[in-house]
Amino acid sequence: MLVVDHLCFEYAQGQHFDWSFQLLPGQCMAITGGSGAGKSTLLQTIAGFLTPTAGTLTWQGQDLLPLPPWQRPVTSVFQSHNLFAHLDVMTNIALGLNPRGKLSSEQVAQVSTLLAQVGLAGFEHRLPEALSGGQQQRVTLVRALLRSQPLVLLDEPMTGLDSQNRMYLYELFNTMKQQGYAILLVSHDVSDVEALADRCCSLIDTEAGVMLEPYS
Ligand SMILES: Nc1ncnc2c1ncn2[C@@H]1O[C@H](COP(=O)(O)OP(=O)(O)OP(=O)(O)O)[C@@H](O)[C@H]1O
Repeated sequence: MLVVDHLCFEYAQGQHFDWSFQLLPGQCMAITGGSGAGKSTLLQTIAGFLTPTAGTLTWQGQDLLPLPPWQRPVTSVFQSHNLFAHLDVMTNIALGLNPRGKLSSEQVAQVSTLLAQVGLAGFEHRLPEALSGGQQQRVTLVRALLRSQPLVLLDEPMTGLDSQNRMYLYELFNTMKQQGYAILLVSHDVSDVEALADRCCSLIDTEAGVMLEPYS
């Protein structure tokens, strides 16, 4: 279980954030709140890119705060695509797993299975320029998910995708929930939240800072 207990963060001369919640494996919790409410800041703090000023953060009882981002049991899917233009889909994905880009035959099969799951069967040897924006987004997602870390942080993963693309991702994320992944989803889109979330919390500005309040 992920336990976030009065985890606090403050930008210099900025707002004070104070977050508390728990998330079980196999569950998806959506985080909503207006623009600038601190949704991305929360995910970046859990991922280890921002250092909290107070509070605790544990996963299955393990303290995550001393760990650098790459040692946390976390996969982050943030908004940018970041594919290498001169490398094909398989090589772009391979580089996410191994800096030399070499994959075992088992890993190649795993990549192909995941690509098929997001509607990209047979796209292994295409260059990014031969993919639509939504297809590139799905390749980035496959690359991130192959890290197979149990806690998945999704920051607006469906932005700019059409309904067909969204369906692929809903199916993928729901399968991941069944496999026991815990998912934190930041989304402005009510249909994404309805399709995926077991619980919703909203970031609310209070006198004590920006807090998380459950609303379903
Ligand atoms: N590097 C920074 N330095 C100072 N303030 C920042 C920095 N990054 C973000 N902020 C401020 O912190 C607040 C929270 O930003 P954050 O990006 O977490 O919001 P968000 O809820 O994800 O917004 P959006 O929905 O628009 O993406 C905002 O007021 C923002 O201006």
